[in-house]
Amino acid sequence: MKFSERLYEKLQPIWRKNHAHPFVQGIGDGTLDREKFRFFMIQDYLYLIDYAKLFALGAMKAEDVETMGKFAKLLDSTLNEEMSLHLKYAKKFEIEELEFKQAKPAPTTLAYTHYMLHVGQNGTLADLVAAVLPCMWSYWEIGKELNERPGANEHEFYGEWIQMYSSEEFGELAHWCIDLLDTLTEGKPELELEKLEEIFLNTTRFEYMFWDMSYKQEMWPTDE
Ligand SMILES: Cc1ncc(CN)c(N)n1
Repeated sequence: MKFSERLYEKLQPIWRKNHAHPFVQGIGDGTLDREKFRFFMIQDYLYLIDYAKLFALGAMKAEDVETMGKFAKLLDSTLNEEMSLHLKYAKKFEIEELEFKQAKPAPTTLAYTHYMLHVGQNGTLADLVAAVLPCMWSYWEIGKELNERPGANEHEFYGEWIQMYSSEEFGELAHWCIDLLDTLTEGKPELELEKLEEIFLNTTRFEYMFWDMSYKQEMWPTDE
């Protein structure tokens, strides 16, 4: 069994929880409160800045030119395609560029990005891929599921979000990452696989926490 199949099977319960979260369901049926989505977009913009840095680290840790190039492509598509969606939503919300620039990460955003950067900087290439994969894979699964709902991808507000994350291009990048993790883990000892499973589980948990934080618009408990 490929390592990605093992992960997919083992982590189904938590993946189902992510899909069932009211934030995700609200995007799918178009009922999500727009203020919650606004909060999410700003936090996600901050998240993506650090997330893109992981691809730069991936290029550094890669052992061949082809893999380096693919990480460079991921870096480019995060900064110039995925984040352009956030800028489009910024216009819809009349969010000034300055508001994005001055925004501060919420505790969950900070914990999530710092965890990934810690793993990416200190671990192996397989550790880094295990950390970033749930982000790509789970968004693609969610995008595809929501895209199947009649009319969801044409929703005047949330349709564009669904179109982006269910797109072929996004799916191809997620698939490349899945294949890379399978190649990197081929023949690895069980102890190493368990460590990678733990990293994958942690960022999958952070994905749930990110939806939940956005739904609750959760910032620091004090204003100082
Ligand atoms: C929190 C989060 N996770 C994943 C993705 C998809 N790149 C995202 N935009 N934001």
